Amino acid sequence: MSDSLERLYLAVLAARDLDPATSRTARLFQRGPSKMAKKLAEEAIEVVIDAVNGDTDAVIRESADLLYNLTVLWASAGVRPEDVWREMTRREDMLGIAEKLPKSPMKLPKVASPRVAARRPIVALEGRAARKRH
Ligand SMILES: N=c1c2ncn([C@@H]3O[C@H](COP(=O)(O)OP(=O)(O)OP(=O)(O)O)[C@@H](O)[C@H]3O)c2ncn1[C@@H]1O[C@H](COP(=O)(O)O)[C@@H](O)[C@H]1O
Repeated sequence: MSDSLERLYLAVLAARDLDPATSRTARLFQRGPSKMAKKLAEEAIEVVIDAVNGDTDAVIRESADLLYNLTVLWASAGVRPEDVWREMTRREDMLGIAEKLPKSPMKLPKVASPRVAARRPIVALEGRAARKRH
């Protein structure tokens, strides 16, 4: 899946400078981050509604729209797909699954995975201040 997203991201970057009259992506860039955010939020809500209604095909279609609008927002924010994959790998090493770190400091599992054991101590970010683990 990450290959598809990376190809889409490159296509979005390439479309950024096209004619907004013919390119939706160029039009989104022309209208700016608030329009991109609005479209992304709309797609997220459409996915939620379709999922609650049990419309699997619609969830698939709207999820593709959601991922498209997410890559447009990434491009606008200067975020690359590999930046997100790196963060997901960091969480996977920390927690065993790619999940958001808890807000409050957590007790790391006693037996860290070999990859975690070889790594520098993980620093859980709280708000904007990174706190060193002892
Ligand atoms: N992957 C996508 C893609 N996925 C979804 N969409 C568009 O996103 C829209 C989904 O949002 P909506 O449901 O809000 O559709 P809408 O109601 O018509 O949108 P609005 O009228 O509300 O703006 C669809 O109409 C699709 O046209 C996409 N538009 C473009 N791409 C790719 O982006 C690249 C650049 O394409 P252009 O933007 O056409 O240059 C190409 O690789 C395209 O394949």
